[in-house]
Amino acid sequence: MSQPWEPGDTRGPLMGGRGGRGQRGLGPVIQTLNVPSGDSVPQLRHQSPGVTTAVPVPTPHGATAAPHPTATTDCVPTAPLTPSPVCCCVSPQALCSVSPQDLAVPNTGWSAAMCEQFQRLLRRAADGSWRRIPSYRRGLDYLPEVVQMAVGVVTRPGPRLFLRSVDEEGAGFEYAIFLHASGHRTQCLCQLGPYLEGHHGFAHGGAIATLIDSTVGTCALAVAKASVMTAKLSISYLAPVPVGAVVVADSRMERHEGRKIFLSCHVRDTKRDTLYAEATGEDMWCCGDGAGDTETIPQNCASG
Ligand SMILES: CCCCCCCCCC(=O)SCCNC(=O)CCNC(=O)[C@H](O)C(C)(C)COP(=O)(O)OP(=O)(O)OC[C@H]1O[C@@H](n2cnc3c(N)ncnc32)[C@H](O)[C@@H]1OP(=O)(O)O
Repeated sequence: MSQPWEPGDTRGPLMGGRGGRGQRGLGPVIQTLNVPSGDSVPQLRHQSPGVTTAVPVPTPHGATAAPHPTATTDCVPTAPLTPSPVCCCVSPQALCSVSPQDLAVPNTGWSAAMCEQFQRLLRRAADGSWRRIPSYRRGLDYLPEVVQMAVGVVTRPGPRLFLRSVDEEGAGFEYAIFLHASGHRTQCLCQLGPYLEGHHGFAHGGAIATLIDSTVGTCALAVAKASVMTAKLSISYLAPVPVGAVVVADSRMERHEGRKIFLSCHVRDTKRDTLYAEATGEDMWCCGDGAGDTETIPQNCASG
């Protein structure tokens, strides 16, 4: 059952704030605990009957967890700004912190099951065999901060990643993707919220396809280390996914030929009792010839 935030909670941009989301989520509350000064990793404590789980919260780009502006209205320069020599369109706001928020961390909309599984995957990642991939609201947010500054990108509303298009915590896709050290496998832990409903009580097939495409696409990106596009996606829907369910989409590269990367994906419940969907996909390097070797990246794809 949801409980209110305690006064004094350091509900910073990592929690609930989400650049203006600010709404109460649909699931149990994650409470930010005060941490000693100098400790850059806050702990979140999930509160639900019988479950108390400390959740370490990674921060984007290895930054500290100190609160930072989440919207241009919060962005007040502290020193006179000089125009950038590289771009005349840089605004003062653009020179402020534009650190995007990493959204692949617990929020108030995550269910107890989601938090529990997230903890499990973090523990598994502790030996370096997997790593959690940060996730931001917009494609542009994936650019390093200094690049954003140089091109004058500000933290204003703009195109959003489809999976991050719902602001209300717990209502849409809540997810975190983990990448295997091999670079050839991804797992996406995902809670499918009520705005993703198709038939009453069940997730829309398009939502499942989005989850699969994103998991497969991320795997292909990791393989290609360059820009890729989904060329083909074939999905067998084997069982309906209840709204609110926590699932794991598990994708791996099967092989690659020239510009094509062939991948598979399976979506299961967290206990692996139910196989909800299985899929195969073909992603393609957007440029170059793929060279038939994942270690050989076409030069003109290097910045993808
Ligand atoms: C949460 C974070 C998420 C991050 C990951 C996000 C993942 C999201 C992924 C997406 O959703 S991408 C968006 C959906 N996909 C698209 O919009 C792709 C649209 N299609 C294209 O842009 C082009 O068709 C494509 C780049 C795939 C290929 O165009 P090209 O002009 O580069 O290919 P071309 O026509 O020269 O054909 C080259 C070879 O590929 C083959 N080919 C082309 N399109 C194909 C296709 N669609 N399926 C299978 N094979 C294809 C084609 O037959 C040929 O084979 P051969 O060499 O054997 O002759």
